[in-house]
Amino acid sequence: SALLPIALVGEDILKQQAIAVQHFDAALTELAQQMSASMAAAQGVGIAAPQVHSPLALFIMASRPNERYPDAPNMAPVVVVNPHIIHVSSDLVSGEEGCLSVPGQRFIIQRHKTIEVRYQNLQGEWQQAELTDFIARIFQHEFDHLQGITLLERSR
Ligand SMILES: O=C(CSC(=O)[C@H](Cc1ccccc1)CC(F)(F)F)c1ccccc1
Ligand SMILES: [Zn+2]
Repeated sequence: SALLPIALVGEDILKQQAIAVQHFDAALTELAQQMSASMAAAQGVGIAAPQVHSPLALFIMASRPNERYPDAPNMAPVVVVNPHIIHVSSDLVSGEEGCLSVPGQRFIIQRHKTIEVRYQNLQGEWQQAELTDFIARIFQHEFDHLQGITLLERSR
């Protein structure tokens, strides 16, 4: 798939509330494939639709061990559509985050250690999961993007 240009912080698309996905069609699947290719090309572990100039409530999260999170699980990319965070742990954890829309910068961000989430897959089927540690961090980071929130707002 073609690589999509990544929006940089300051662009309006990154400040908007995303729009719920209603049509689980071939166009959605194509967008997800292009996002996945763009994330991989940028060596990211997540990417949200607004970052590729799409206003839809959709992101991709993956995970792999890296220098900051050496014990992170290897997780194949998961497509997350119309996500909700149902429950958050009171435990907060500080950790380093980057963002493809804020290139070359790292921020120390506090996130909930564990979260309960519901979302739809590319077929529109509802999934429910409990996420913890690095995966929960990525989910919260991408979920922020769908609310128009970037690391710059979180790291004040
Ligand atoms: O690959 C990155 C680059 S930043 C990245 O992958 C963002 C996802 C992310 C990385 C680290 C913590 C939380 C979210 C992707 C974004 F910007 F589209 F959301 C990375 C950064 C820190 C730790 C491990 C990996
Ligand atoms: Zn980001």
